[in-house]
Amino acid sequence: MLRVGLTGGIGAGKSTVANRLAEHGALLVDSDRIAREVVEPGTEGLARLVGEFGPGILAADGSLDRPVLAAKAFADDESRRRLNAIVHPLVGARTGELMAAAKPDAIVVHDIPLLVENGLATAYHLVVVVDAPVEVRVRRLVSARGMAEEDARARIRAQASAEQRRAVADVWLDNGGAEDAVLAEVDALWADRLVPFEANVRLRRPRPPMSPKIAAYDLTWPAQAERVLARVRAVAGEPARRADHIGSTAIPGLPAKDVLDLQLTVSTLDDANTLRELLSDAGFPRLEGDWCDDAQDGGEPWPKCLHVGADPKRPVNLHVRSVETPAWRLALLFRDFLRANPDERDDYRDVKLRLAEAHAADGTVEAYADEKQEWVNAAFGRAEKWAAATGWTP
Ligand SMILES: CC(C)(COP(=O)(O)OP(=O)(O)OC[C@H]1O[C@@H](n2cnc3c(N)ncnc32)[C@H](O)[C@@H]1O)[C@@H](O)C(=O)NCCC(=O)NCCS
Ligand SMILES: Nc1ncnc2c1ncn2[C@@H]1O[C@H](COP(=O)(O)OP(=O)(O)OP(=O)(O)O)[C@@H](O)[C@H]1O
Repeated sequence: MLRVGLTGGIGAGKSTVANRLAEHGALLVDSDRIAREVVEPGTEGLARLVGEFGPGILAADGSLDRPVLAAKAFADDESRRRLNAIVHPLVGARTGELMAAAKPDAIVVHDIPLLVENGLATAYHLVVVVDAPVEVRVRRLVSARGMAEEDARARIRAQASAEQRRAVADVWLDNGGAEDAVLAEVDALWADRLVPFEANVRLRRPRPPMSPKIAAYDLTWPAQAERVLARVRAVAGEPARRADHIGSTAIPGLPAKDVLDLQLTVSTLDDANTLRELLSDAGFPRLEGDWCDDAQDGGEPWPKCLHVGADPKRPVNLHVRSVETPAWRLALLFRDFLRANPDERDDYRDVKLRLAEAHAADGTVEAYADEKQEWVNAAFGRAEKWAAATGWTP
């Protein structure tokens, strides 16, 4: 099952996007709808709301008078907190039931307005944010929904900012223009990313191998890595000693293959094996026959378990290493050494570019990697000296 979190501010176009994904075959879980169901007449939810806010929130027929409660909830933060404290746990429990009932090959799209506000980004394989400028949203809510302008603005004030949503967005859909434009993006997202991503997770299949093509340094790599690391930390839980961005994409200014290398450090190889299924389910299938399996037979002196991101559009290598071996420390040392020594970084850059060009014709990654390793091995000697001189510790 692939879990997609779909969020955006009020009036940005979540429902428009969600409905299109449902037409393609996604299973929709709609938080606004669940939030209505859990306060229908006769529910524990409605009884608790009346206990908290008084019978004045009921309409003549005994149902919730939504405009009356909305006026309280969006007028002051404290009332909204009291409302959320009652409704959100009920919505969360029902959401869990619906998710658990989904078929193993489902692509579940969770339409959830308060994903960012409630800190839920790491619960999904992918977070999709729909956005439009505030003034556009206000105009749409007033004209298409008949909302009073001040009510629309009060709700926007009660929600996360575009910047806060950007920080968790794996996919950013700009819906400030024509509806057709965003729908075309949604169609491509479905076909090129969500469908293969779901199959990769279910079949424990990594994305296809990368070509050795070197890309210019991308200023967004650190933020992208941070998003994936947050997910890895949340999934790994207690066995995780630390999780870091390593490799070439972690060195500002260094051109690199567009693959994020991440390192999850655990206490023992047994911990790494415990995490095997959890990480695979979370979108990082473990490669079969890697060093981790060899290590079980004592065949590999510096074992690691290599998990590979299943997202076809965001290549990730997740190296799971135990503190029992030196490799985890060396990965961090090499990164920090290159970050602190621009001359070394530039030397490394030249080696990479030369080798990439030399191997562009044969298209193999192996020869490229072997030759690059020679430079890296020599650099480790210099890095250790630098560490001793500066007092560096991981
Ligand atoms: C206050 C209520 C009664 C107003 O009902 P109304 O029919 O006018 O709005 P509706 O529920 O359809 O929500 C419309 C939009 O308002 C925004 N919104 C709703 N509740 C909240 C909230 N607590 N905080 C911030 N924005 C909210 C969302 O963008 C949502 O998509 C209702 O929104 C409610 O019970 N809210 C609390 C539950 C909740 O947080 N729902 C949102 C997702 S779980
Ligand atoms: N690109 C667009 N151009 C014009 N109108 C649009 C566009 N996208 C959505 N709309 C309209 O704007 C309104 C808000 O869109 P939609 O209901 O999809 O937003 P939403 O984010 O789901 O809102 P809510 O947070 O209230 O659930 C709707 O009336 C919708 O038809």
